[in-house]
Amino acid sequence: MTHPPTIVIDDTTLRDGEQSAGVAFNDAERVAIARGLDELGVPELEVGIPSMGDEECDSIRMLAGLGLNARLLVWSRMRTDDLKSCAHLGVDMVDLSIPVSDQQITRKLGRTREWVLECIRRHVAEARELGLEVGVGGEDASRADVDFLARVMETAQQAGARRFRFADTVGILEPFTVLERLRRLRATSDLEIEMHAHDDLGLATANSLAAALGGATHVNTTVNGIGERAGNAALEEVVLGLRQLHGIDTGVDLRRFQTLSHLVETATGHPIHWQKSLVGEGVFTHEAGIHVDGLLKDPANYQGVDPAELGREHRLVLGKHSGSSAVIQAYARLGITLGRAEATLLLSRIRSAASRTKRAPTERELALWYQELDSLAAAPISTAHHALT
Ligand SMILES: CC(=O)SCCNC(=O)CCNC(=O)[C@H](O)C(C)(C)COP(=O)(O)OP(=O)(O)OC[C@H]1O[C@@H](n2cnc3c(N)ncnc32)[C@H](O)[C@@H]1OP(=O)(O)O
Ligand SMILES: O=C(O)CCC(=O)C(=O)O
Repeated sequence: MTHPPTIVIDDTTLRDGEQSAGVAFNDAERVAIARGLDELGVPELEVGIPSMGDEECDSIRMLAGLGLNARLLVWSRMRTDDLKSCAHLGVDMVDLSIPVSDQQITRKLGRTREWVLECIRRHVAEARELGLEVGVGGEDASRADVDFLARVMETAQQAGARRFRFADTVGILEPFTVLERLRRLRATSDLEIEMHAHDDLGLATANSLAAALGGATHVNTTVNGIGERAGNAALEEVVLGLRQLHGIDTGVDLRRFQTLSHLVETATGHPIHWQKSLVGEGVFTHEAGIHVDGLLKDPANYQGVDPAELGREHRLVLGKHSGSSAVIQAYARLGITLGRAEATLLLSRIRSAASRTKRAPTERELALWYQELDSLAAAPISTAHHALT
């Protein structure tokens, strides 16, 4: 079976994302996040865990009532009572999860592989009877025996599931292994395969991209990469990575992503790191002289990712590592034309100030230093340099 170069994003910000320790979205935030994802064109959203109780079910019902374009999924354990709580919520699909590694089958559930297969037969059929489409969530699939995973998938398909979720629950895989495992599973089954990666080793996005190359049809993501422990694969990284590196389309448009990213950041209460890829405040900010000079000549000189893809822009700042081109450009923005010699004199002042204050100079400071330049320029260079610092 061949697959076109598309991947369906199943965003789990409202399920695994909310499992980030200390995070609890209120209804208004859940609605805003769901709408935000829908507006970007994310086709599937995993929106909660009905067995958590009435409040969670009400919130899921509320999201289902929004009339979003996205298909909605809920997460459930393989238990009849849990499954019943997933019915009549207005969602399309359930991710029916079961541990598949011997570690978790024996040491968490106290069961056997045969018990797991029997559970899949019984509960997938129950879910289908409730009118739900079913994905079987293979919890801890990354530590499971691959031949057993093939049996899990075969059993799931025979019972009426359409999807298998390959979960790297503890975040221990790397892309080469993911590629090899996914290729193997792809060769044995026609089921949709969804990659669910965690970022414990900083490899969630790389593993998700590898899964796409290995034959996954779906990828789980979260906004800003939030989620259990170190988080999940970041929506923005996966979407951009798939397109830019592999020419794989997801139909998700990130040009208005910043609004959603900020919304999720605020709702979690955990600030995004300044240098977090794609969404961090500082990731399109440049100080180093050679880089700024290169960017001013042609942005392609130092641009791996076009900030416009995310509705952002390059920002040039002055600091300890600036060069004279950056100084000339900064003063030009103030309407002041500098010669190279003046720029060099001012650069020395900018460097020492930035080292002392650990910040870029303000426009007011730049203007002041420029006014002082005349008197300094008259002095011998060594004296001028001393006076400026
Ligand atoms: C890897 C993941 O992210 S899985 C999703 C994890 N998410 C969450 O846990 C968040 C929401 N969780 C909850 O609200 C609660 O844990 C509930 C409602 C699901 C369950 O609560 P409780 O019934 O009080 O159980 P508790 O959380 O203490 O323990 C989990 C139980 O589920 C069992 N279990 C765990 N996974 C599964 C599964 N996939 N299928 C069936 N049973 C399971 C455990 O063995 C344990 O049962 P035991 O006490 O008989 O050994
Ligand atoms: O079984 C699943 O659906 C995956 C659950 C999950 O979030 C994980 O394993 O990290």
